[in-house]
Amino acid sequence: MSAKSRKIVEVLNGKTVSPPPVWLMRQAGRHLPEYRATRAEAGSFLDLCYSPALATEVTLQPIRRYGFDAAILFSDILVIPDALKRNVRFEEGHGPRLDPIDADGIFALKGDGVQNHLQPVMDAVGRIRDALPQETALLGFCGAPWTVATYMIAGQGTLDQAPARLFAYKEPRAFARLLDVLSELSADYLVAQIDAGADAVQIFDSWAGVLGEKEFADYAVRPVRRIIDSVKFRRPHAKVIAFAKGAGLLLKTYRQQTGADAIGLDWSVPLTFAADLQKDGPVQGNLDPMRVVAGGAALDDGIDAILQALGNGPLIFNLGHGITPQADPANVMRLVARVRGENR
Ligand SMILES: Cc1c2[nH]c(c1CCC(=O)O)Cc1[nH]c(c(CCC(=O)O)c1C)Cc1[nH]c(c(CCC(=O)O)c1C)Cc1[nH]c(c(C)c1CCC(=O)O)C2
Repeated sequence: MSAKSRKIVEVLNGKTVSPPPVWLMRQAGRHLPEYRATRAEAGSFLDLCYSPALATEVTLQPIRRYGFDAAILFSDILVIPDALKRNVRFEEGHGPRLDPIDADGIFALKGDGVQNHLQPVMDAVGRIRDALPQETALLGFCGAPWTVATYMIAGQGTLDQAPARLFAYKEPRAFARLLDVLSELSADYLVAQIDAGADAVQIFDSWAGVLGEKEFADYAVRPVRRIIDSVKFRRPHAKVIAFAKGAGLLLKTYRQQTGADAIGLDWSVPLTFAADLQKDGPVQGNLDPMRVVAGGAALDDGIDAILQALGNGPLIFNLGHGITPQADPANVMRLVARVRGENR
């Protein structure tokens, strides 16, 4: 089978595929007992990300269990700051921690050595492609510069990304340079993933929703446009999904302004608006992850509403954000079967 006929790639080329292909953001992770077992063996979370054998294993776990239409490379958006020597660590119960960066730190950042540091990720991509069923697509990814910058500036996850928003107003030159550095490194990183065997890539802008209109244009649209332009200039057939969580009405022009092939939608996007967005091209989403935790009718009804509103156009079925650790694998089985029309 050629990469072109993998269902997700067909949708990314604008086709309507029925039933729609399905995968879930954060599908490899703590909701799976087999992930928790491998994670316990690995040592640190970053050791897991940089071990091609273990990263391959955890990428394949949700494919074995659920038969999703796509695997997503197991890694993290913070491997780029890690490669930039920002002392990234993942502390139990705390989420990620980094050394917070200031303006001087930004002007001192050096990108050489980054792609070399990330070579184990490319080794994992090659191994995963070799191990996947032919019909299963492989997605690579990176964080969008704005979202990665929010962690680099605050040194941790924050409720409303206030430290990064404040820094951008107070230190506009340094902030612009940080976005430039991240855009350039991310484009190289995505090209390397595509060359190693990824069928398509997703850019995660998880915290785009806190930006005002002008800031969205400058910090969310512009850097993502730069990444996509650079990737497509070098790899004209590359397919890109852009996910700007919380962007709301600003999604109206996001596809056209960034050049993304498909746009990811969170669960707050009304389905009527989503159907409008789908007239311009493929969409991905947008089930509330809490419906997967709830199960039962809450799960079934949420799936049915999305299929009814978006199932007659180019759709990649997904959640509106990552699956959470509390989700029961039995509910994920039920989701996949229902999307495929096996228990409706
Ligand atoms: C913001 C962000 C991060 N990482 C990511 C994002 C963007 C998507 C999103 O918003 O969910 C992206 C990401 N992180 C991970 C993946 C793997 C692929 C997948 O299955 O989707 C992907 C695509 C693994 C992970 N990344 C992380 C884990 C859990 C760590 C562990 O196993 O101890 C996994 C499976 C750690 C991580 N990494 C990050 C945070 C905030 C945390 C801690 C919170 C948490 O624990 O969920 C940063």
